[in-house]
Amino acid sequence: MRVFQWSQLSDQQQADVLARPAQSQSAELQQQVAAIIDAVANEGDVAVLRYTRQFDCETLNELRYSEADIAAQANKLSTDVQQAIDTAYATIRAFHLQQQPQDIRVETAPGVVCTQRFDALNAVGLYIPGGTAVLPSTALMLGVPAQIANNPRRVLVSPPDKNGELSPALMYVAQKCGITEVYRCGGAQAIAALAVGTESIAPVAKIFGPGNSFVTAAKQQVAQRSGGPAIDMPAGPSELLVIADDTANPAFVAADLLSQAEHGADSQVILVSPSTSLIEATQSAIEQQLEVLPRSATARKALEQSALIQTESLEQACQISQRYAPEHLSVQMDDAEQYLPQLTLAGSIFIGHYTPESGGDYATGTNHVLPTYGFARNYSSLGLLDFYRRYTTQTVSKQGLAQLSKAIITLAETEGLRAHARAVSIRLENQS
Ligand SMILES: NC(=O)c1ccc[n+]([C@@H]2O[C@H](COP(=O)([O-])OP(=O)(O)OC[C@H]3O[C@@H](n4cnc5c(N)ncnc54)[C@H](O)[C@@H]3O)[C@@H](O)[C@H]2O)c1
Ligand SMILES: N[C@H](CO)Cc1c[nH]c[nH+]1
Ligand SMILES: [Zn+2]
Repeated sequence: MRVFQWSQLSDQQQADVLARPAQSQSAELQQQVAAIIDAVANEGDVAVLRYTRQFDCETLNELRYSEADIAAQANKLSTDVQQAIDTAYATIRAFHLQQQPQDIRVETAPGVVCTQRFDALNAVGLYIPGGTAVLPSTALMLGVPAQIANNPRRVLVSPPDKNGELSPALMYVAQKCGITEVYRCGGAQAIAALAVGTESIAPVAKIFGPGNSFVTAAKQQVAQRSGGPAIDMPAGPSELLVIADDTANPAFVAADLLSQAEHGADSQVILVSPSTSLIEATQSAIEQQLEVLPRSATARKALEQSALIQTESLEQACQISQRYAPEHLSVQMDDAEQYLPQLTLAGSIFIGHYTPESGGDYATGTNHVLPTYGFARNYSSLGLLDFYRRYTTQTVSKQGLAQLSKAIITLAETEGLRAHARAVSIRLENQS
């Protein structure tokens, strides 16, 4: 992992150090995804099955995973893993339950009552990645808030294994979250099916979940179609930025950096610190820990595009973090809390020496579906509210309208919109 002295870098070099690994956004990939979406729109299930056979399971002939299949798989799960899922389910549920939206009612002027209301989306599509690793934890992150919001249709899609099965852990999570509509498909074809609908999969209002470049491109494309679904956020390859000082334990910092590096070759991890000794000790701890890491080859690739950055101060470290806007930010210092006002641009922040990032991946209770690629600057982390749509009402009495009429009519005339003004004046004329 390369070490950089931040203050000695030119503006361009600083930008290069903080650049994300290039994502496959190529015209070729976009066209490939567009062709898959068109095929699903034109041929329905036949196209979804054809692509699923090509990429995931050669022999699959039925997309739907029946409730009996779900139960049979869930029953195979060992008690240990069941208990781990139960623990994570409880913490995630506790945290998301407190995020319940509150309707509001405000009398904005005498006789004018406005309300803001929340309505659970009628159908949500939950994409659970399954290409390189099966991620039942992601199913908890999507399934728990959908269950609390009580979205009437909760549809889970995930690529099947070579035998056409979905994992016992994933199906146990589906059962716990009350998800009964499950389909065995992944990639762009699954996103297309959720968006445009097929014979067996009715379309949904919003698609959630992370995925590879095909999934991400498909989500972006279907959201742009007329009448297409909403999507949650750009959640791509994992990232972690650690800010640490001399009080940090280099073995802890190294373990955290490796935990996100092992996700994929396109992951990126960054340590920012004013401490030379911490950076050196972390570098050797990374090497030591890599020796026993089963996914060391993947992690090593991610480390090639990662960085150890030496700063002049902790304030400078905070500025770098704000500029990078990481998906995950870990602050490993005795007085971490003191720096939080300066650290706002991150998907989720892990505070103190005993808060590993992987805690949030599984079981602290926060949601691990987070904006990557710098989108933490303007996107929020996933939460319960994302499973609702918000709308407003207003009720105006005759007296209320009379009071507001001058303002409405004047503004309408200022905009040259006479019919708008007339809709008010006609009511007041009829009154007399
Ligand atoms: N940011 C987050 O919150 C978060 C959480 C979990 C996972 N992730 C990320 O999600 C991603 C998961 O990716 P994955 O690949 O393991 O699983 P995936 O389910 O996203 O993709 C697998 C699918 O990709 C399609 N595909 C593969 N090769 C193809 C090709 N050549 N042409 C067309 N389609 C093809 C197939 O349909 C296959 O089913 C990773 O990058 C991981 O880091 C992010
Ligand atoms: N760190 C990932 C989000 O970037 C989520 C995850 C799932 N399993 C383990 N980790
Ligand atoms: Zn992770």
